[in-house]
Amino acid sequence: MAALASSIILSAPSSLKKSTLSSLSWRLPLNVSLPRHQRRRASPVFVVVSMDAKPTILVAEKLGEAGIDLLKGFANVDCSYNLSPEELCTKISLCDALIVRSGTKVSREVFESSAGRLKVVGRAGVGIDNVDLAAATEHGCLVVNAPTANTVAAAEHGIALLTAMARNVAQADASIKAGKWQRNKYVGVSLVGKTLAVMGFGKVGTEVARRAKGLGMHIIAHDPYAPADRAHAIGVDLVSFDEAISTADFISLHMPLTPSTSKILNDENFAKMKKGVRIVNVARGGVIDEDALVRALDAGIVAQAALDVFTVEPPPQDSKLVHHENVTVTPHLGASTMEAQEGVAIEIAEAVVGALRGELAATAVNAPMVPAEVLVELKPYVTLAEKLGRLAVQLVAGGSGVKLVKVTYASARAPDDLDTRLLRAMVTKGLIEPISSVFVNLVNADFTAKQRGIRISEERVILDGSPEKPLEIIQVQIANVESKFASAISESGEIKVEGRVKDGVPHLTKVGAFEVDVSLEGNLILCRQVDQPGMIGSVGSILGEENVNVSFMSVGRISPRKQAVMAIGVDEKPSKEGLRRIGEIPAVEEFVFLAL
Ligand SMILES: NC(=O)C1=CN([C@@H]2O[C@H](COP(=O)(O)OP(=O)(O)OC[C@H]3O[C@@H](n4cnc5c(N)ncnc54)[C@H](O)[C@@H]3O)[C@@H](O)[C@H]2O)C=CC1
Ligand SMILES: O=C(O)C(=O)COP(=O)(O)O
Repeated sequence: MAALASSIILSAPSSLKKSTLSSLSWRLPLNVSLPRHQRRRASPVFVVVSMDAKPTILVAEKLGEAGIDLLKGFANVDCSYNLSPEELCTKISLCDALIVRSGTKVSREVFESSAGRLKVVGRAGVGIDNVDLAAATEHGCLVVNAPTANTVAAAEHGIALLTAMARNVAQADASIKAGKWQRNKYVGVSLVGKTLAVMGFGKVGTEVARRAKGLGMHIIAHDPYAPADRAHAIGVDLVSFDEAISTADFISLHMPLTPSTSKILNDENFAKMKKGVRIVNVARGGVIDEDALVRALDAGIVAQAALDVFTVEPPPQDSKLVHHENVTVTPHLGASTMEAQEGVAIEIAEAVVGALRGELAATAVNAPMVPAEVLVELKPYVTLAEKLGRLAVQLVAGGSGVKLVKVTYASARAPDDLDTRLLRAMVTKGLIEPISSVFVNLVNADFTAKQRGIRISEERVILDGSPEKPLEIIQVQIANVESKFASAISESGEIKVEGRVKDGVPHLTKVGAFEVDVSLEGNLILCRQVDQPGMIGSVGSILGEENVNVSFMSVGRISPRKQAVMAIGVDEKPSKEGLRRIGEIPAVEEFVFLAL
């Protein structure tokens, strides 16, 4: 019995007090930023890169010194600017992370060329339209951005373009330098009392609105996703797209470039605008159909445009738009202030280093952003979720494909108060990794499951009582499969494992219909036997002879002297011979060894 060092627990039944059953509703990943103090404290539960060797970070565009210094404290940093797409693809297979601004296309080829090594792409700025997010996700590569540090710079540039355009500053400057003095030609228009339509009332749009109010303008905004009360709070009315573009004297664009905003200002919409409207774009060139804008300028519908961004950057030398006399242009300078570049560099360096260290990024673009506080609370449940997934899939008999998985969360918390995306991803990781060579993480979990034809449904059981803990029980069921350990099949025919967290440690509490209680550390032996005296001793002494340390043991039985399931946590794997001897104990009906 020397090997039975740890406690032996005969578990009490743990019944789910089911008061309400609700199916889970997913909350979309919100692209909101957390305050800096929160962003830095994610827990290392999600290791992305092996820390055996120093990681390599490729910085492909100019980044502020403070950010480079931060990166150098942690990784080998390769600053290689102006790489051709081919050079980038060649270099990337030697890099764990890549940092870019808007000038580098991070295409599918880049992810494919990385052959799985690239684990983080950091976008030192807001817009991620130059990164193929679908390809990143499919390759399990986390994409993080720096969403806040250049907001004010972009807004200030928007205001600079607005005022410069209204008073012909750039044209007058060029004229005087060409030796002319054209006071009558460059009579401008006033801003005070004019209506400005802010298209996209996010971070930059809001700051532009605030500043334009200070110039005495009347501000309206269009943003299908912005809350009206946030707009009202600063005296801005949210209106429909058509109302915004048809009533505005000035239109300032601040939405992201997405399939639904691409060329949103086109011939049809220019025709709806007030004759003589003036347009500012510091968002993305692609939100305007540039040929249509030239036509609208020539027709006098658009009196002037001020553009910082272009569909193709740099725009072609002979671009009609750039050379149009009523157009003011800057070469994508919105984020280019000393202050913003310093801020963005630090913001992205922190995010990339954090992600490489395995922390969950608060500015993740293609994965759920889990605030540090939530993460600390969920951490043991994250481990539990992965281990239950691992256990469940190892109980499946060879040949039966895993297709239908149900994860049930029993919690006293309201459904809105528990974000389970992380748990679901970890169950998926646990399910897939033991049976494949695929690397599964929070980024690609859903994609990988879908690709393998595994449907994971979720159910919420709302428990009575006080919701101090985020969760009481996680249950994983696999339907329509045979099990190599028949006792793992529940009354309703699925493989079923259930666990809970006790004193911060994940425990297995149910296998099939049997209540057990074993901490999920090391490896596990599940053994069904006829409930009779001496069983624990027989198995324990074989393990003792094998020098296998037992960390935890529990027996769950249906009723005395009938069948029982013994769950034994072991630090080492017993030899084949040891396992054979356990199987040969006369009362043992079936047993299985599971690596956790
Ligand atoms: N020129 C430059 O150097 C810079 C450009 N930017 C660009 O400015 C834009 C805004 O940046 P942030 O305000 O930081 O982003 P944000 O995400 O805070 O705001 C974007 C807003 O656009 C809204 N939106 C989405 N689809 C829309 C649609 N169809 N119509 C109207 N609104 C829509 C969203 O609901 C969101 O409120 C981005 O395109 C970004 O890339 C940002 C910083 C510097
Ligand atoms: O942050 C953004 O979206 C920007 O457009 C800034 O681009 P940049 O980093 O200056 O190339």
